[in-house]
Amino acid sequence: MPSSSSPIVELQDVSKAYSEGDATREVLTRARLTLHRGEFAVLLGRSGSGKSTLLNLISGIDLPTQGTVRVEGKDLASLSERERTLLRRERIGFVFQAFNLLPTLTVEENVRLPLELTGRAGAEVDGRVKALLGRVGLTGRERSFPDRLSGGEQQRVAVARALAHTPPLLLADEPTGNLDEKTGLQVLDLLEELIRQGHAGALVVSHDEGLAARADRVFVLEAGQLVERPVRP
Ligand SMILES: Nc1ncnc2c1ncn2[C@@H]1O[C@H](COP(=O)(O)OP(=O)(O)OP(=O)(O)O)[C@@H](O)[C@H]1O
Repeated sequence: MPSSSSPIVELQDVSKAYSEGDATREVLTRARLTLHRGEFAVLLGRSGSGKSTLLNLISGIDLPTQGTVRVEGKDLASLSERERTLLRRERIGFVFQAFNLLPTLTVEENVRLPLELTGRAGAEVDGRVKALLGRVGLTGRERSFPDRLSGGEQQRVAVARALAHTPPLLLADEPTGNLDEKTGLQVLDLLEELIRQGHAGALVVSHDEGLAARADRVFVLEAGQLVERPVRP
């Protein structure tokens, strides 16, 4: 068993190549990264530099061509697809650029979903959902459907949903990419505060130097090469 101080994410010399016809193209080269619970990390990189590829490898949606990805000490390549799905559901929270709320579920049902998927029910769940919606400023909107909400409100629901089951790892892919600057900042404040309160490890993909300035660690991807740089360059 990994000890509680073992990294939440560990990448050892991780490479990923995609095949294109007869050729293969490497889009991530010998990436190394170690992230602990309680660390708030930002991943910067231009379009096409491999950020989504890296997130897909950390969440076990995809497997590396070479190297090892461990989440809570588990080598993802040693797990079955079903086990990887369960790990994603139970141990990771996701926030996406496009919010990705389920349109046929209400705000309250969207936030409740990860708790139900991990087998939780009853008064404790009701209380948790209520508290989270209060925390993200959406009390009174419980029964609204996502298409009735503004972008910022939808992303606040998505933040509540991502953290509802108190995952030890939070992955966010340009969470403010579809929001105006002011709304984006509000969402980031909230995201950071909830991450820090819940002591999750977080890796947030962003183009925003302002966000990098408040992170604990900053990683940069450039043409498939991952490097850590000082928080303030
Ligand atoms: N399934 C795939 N098959 C082939 N090539 C792929 C695949 N997925 C990604 N790529 C290529 O890998 C490279 C990195 O893509 P990736 O989506 O990881 O970049 P990104 O940094 O997330 O970009 P963006 O910021 O635009 O989302 C790109 O050149 C892309 O075309």
